[in-house]
Amino acid sequence: MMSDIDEKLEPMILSEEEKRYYRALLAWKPSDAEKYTKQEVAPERLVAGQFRVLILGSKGCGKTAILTRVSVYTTELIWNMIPNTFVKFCKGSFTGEGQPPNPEYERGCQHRIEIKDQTYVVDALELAPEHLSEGQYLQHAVAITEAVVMIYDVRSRDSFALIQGLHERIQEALSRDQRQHYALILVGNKADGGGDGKEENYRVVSEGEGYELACNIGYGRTRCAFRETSARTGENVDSLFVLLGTELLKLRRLAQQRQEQAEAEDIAIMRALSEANGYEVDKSPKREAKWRVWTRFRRASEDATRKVAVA
Ligand SMILES: Nc1nc2c(ncn2[C@@H]2O[C@H](COP(=O)(O)OP(=O)(O)OP(=O)(O)O)[C@@H](O)[C@H]2O)c(=O)[nH]1
Repeated sequence: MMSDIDEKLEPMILSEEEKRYYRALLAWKPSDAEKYTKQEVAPERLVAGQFRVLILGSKGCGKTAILTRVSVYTTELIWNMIPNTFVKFCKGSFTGEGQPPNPEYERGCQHRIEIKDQTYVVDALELAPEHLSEGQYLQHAVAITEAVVMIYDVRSRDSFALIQGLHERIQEALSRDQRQHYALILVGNKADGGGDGKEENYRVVSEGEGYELACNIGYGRTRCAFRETSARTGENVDSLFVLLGTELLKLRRLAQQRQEQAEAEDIAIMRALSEANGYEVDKSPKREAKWRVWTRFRRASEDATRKVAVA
């Protein structure tokens, strides 16, 4: 049975002019469509790895100015990854020459670096100075990063003293987290002043004191590197992150070697136990690979339990 609507439907009859119009419409292409389809976009280089880095220091030591110097774009990843209370909000402006600190980079930034012809991404996360005194913020920040850049202002003794106390709390967080590797860099920023004769622009912390502190800060098998920088002139700012990345790659390699060694020891123990219990031990590479997977799984679950305990 035909419905009312079906009965009302009539074939659409188009006039010649309407047909020409619709045909033209369907065949239409933007005049520069060729340009869009043929345009060659330079392929982005593949990223070989990523480093997540914590940026710390007293108020006004130049954290944002340093990130502004190196940044290409802010990262939503960092913004979403942490609770809102963890990050600080936009403020302030740069009064010096060169590039002013961009408030967009106050929470952190993403930066690409080249190490041995490979591209790596550095996710830098800035922890607001007001959260430094609260242990849980620092502990969380350490737990989600694998390196820290500790910045002080060479013109402020207080900012230097803050780092002296801070590194102890970082080490405490690291030992609670049982971290195998964590890279440290101490940075004396604003190493560009004094030329204008203004007393407040002269350094009060010498380069030697910076080196000495860096030597004392080293954590376990990890050394603490040291650099003086100027976010105003850009001196040493870019190389800072390359240095950090190189150090992290070294630490990751060492961690992997240690893991392989520990796995080999686990397997040797399992074999010895099996033999002691009179089982025939299958020494084929296939069996060894299975054991390796098993030990990895066991270590990963231990790691997860530890992470939950830290959180
Ligand atoms: N001369 C000189 N001034 C700098 C340098 N880096 C930063 N400044 C100055 O220090 C001020 C603070 O810089 P910021 O980058 O905002 O410092 P911050 O550590 O992010 O400060 P908070 O966000 O308050 O913790 C800026 O207004 C600059 O004038 C530097 O390398 N040389």
